[in-house]
Amino acid sequence: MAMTKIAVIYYSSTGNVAKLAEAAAAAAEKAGAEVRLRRIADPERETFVPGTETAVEVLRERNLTIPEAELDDLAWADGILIGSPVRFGLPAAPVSAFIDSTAPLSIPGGLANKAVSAFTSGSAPHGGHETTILALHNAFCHWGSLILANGSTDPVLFQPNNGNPYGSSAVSRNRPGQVHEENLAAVEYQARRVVQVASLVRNLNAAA
Ligand SMILES: Cc1cc2nc3c(=O)[nH]c(=O)nc-3n(C[C@H](O)[C@H](O)[C@H](O)COP(=O)(O)O)c2cc1C
Repeated sequence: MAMTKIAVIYYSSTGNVAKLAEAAAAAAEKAGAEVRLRRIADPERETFVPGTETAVEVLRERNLTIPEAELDDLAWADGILIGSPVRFGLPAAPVSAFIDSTAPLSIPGGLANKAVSAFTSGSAPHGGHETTILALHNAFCHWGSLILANGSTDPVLFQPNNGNPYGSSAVSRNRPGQVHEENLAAVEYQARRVVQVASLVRNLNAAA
């Protein structure tokens, strides 16, 4: 039987969302999926919190090994996880630009019935994690996708550093690439759930 295909698409400036994305991709692969880990390209004018300039540079170098996200990655996938940092309570502009670019695919219904889920990292616990994920969910509604929120569906989500029912999120305090292991466990669980639902949906879509 063909493998379930999962795209993990993310933008990260100082490595926190990148770390969550890598954990999600590894967990989906371990769950038996074929996985594409893809980064949304940096804009020409990078934005950063003062003091994180070195981290931005380091990640830019490391990014060169990760392919850039293309529309074909979304079309290819049965399930999609999208990760963005919190930026003023919203997804980062490159993520929004990537979402805008899906119009030729999503408006004719090319993303319908895919299992889609979102995760984030923000500097502060109440800095807009939920609003960022919900803003991403708005687009998923327009895509006609099947939105998978974490809810309180697994004990891992009750760990002290977890608990965001909309999707996994990490508090970075603007420290580059330091995600709590509980947050990694949450996003791994989230990815496994996307694989599970995407597998079911894939079979239903194939039978339709
Ligand atoms: C322009 C800008 C705006 C930001 N706005 C917020 C915010 O509203 N709330 C928050 O908690 N963190 C905010 N942050 C901090 C980032 O979300 C945080 O450092 C995150 O962990 C970065 O993820 P990354 O390492 O994957 O780039 C902002 C950062 C930048 C550069």
